[in-house]
Amino acid sequence: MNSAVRLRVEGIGKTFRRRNKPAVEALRDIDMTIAEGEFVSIVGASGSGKSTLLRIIDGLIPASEGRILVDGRTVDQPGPDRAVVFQQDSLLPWKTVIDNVGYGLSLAGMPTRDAHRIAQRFIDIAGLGGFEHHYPHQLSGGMRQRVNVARALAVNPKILLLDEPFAALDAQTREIMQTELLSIWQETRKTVLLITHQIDEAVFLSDRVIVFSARPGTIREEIAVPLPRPRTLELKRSQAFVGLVDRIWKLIEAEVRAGLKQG
Ligand SMILES: Nc1ncnc2c1ncn2[C@@H]1O[C@H](COP(=O)(O)OP(=O)(O)OP(=O)(O)O)[C@@H](O)[C@H]1O
Repeated sequence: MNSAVRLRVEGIGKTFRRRNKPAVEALRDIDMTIAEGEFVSIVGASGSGKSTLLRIIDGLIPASEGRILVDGRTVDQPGPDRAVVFQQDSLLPWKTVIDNVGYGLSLAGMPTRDAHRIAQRFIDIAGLGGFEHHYPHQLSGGMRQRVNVARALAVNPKILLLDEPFAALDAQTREIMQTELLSIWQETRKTVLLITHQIDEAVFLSDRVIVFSARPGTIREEIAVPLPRPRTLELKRSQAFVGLVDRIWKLIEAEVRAGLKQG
């Protein structure tokens, strides 16, 4: 792996302050470094600030403390170097797959023919060949999320931010999507930061899993995933895999249970 630092999260803290309501400290002292081409996941109990951190990295909300650096440069608003995919697809219903995937390029002023050529490449990588002229409502949930990933990649970001991208999918589709995401990653070698509730998803996909504590979110532990690549779903039955999942689960189990009690 290339060891150049792509993303640096430096001393990030976030407190939400609202009028007439108690302040909510969501994140405290988050420091992390992600290398170029690395696949890193964050897991943690509900409310531990995972989505907040992703939104700060994307520049959608400001941090209260600290800074975000991409390739050594501070970023504090959204930019083409970072693309994000959320749980709910954000496709334009009146545009076809190819127009959706090429949308960011067209917005940036690229002629349609060029935007379509690039879009086609990512449609193919995402396994959507043949569906270029379909509309979002004609696709399954899993396919729509693949269009979303293709669209995020088409603008050639340096970092792909994924916020629970498969959470709305059924368990079987989700597993297939994990293998497809791996092959897309294998092909594009993007730097990826994924947020997920599923520990097995994090271990299956990642080079490293960062475990957050309950609110305020802090980094409890970083766990390397030294499992060989390319990975297939059979890996999930290996002892090494199950051992890693178990170790991470033990780190957050008490907090997840406490959260359940609080409703
Ligand atoms: N705009 C906001 N105003 C006030 N509090 C907020 C705001 N956004 C998030 N929070 C609070 O910050 C904390 C962290 O929320 P966040 O959504 O980042 O957690 P999370 O780890 O992504 O949770 P989940 O796993 O359930 O998605 C929560 O207590 C949440 O209620």
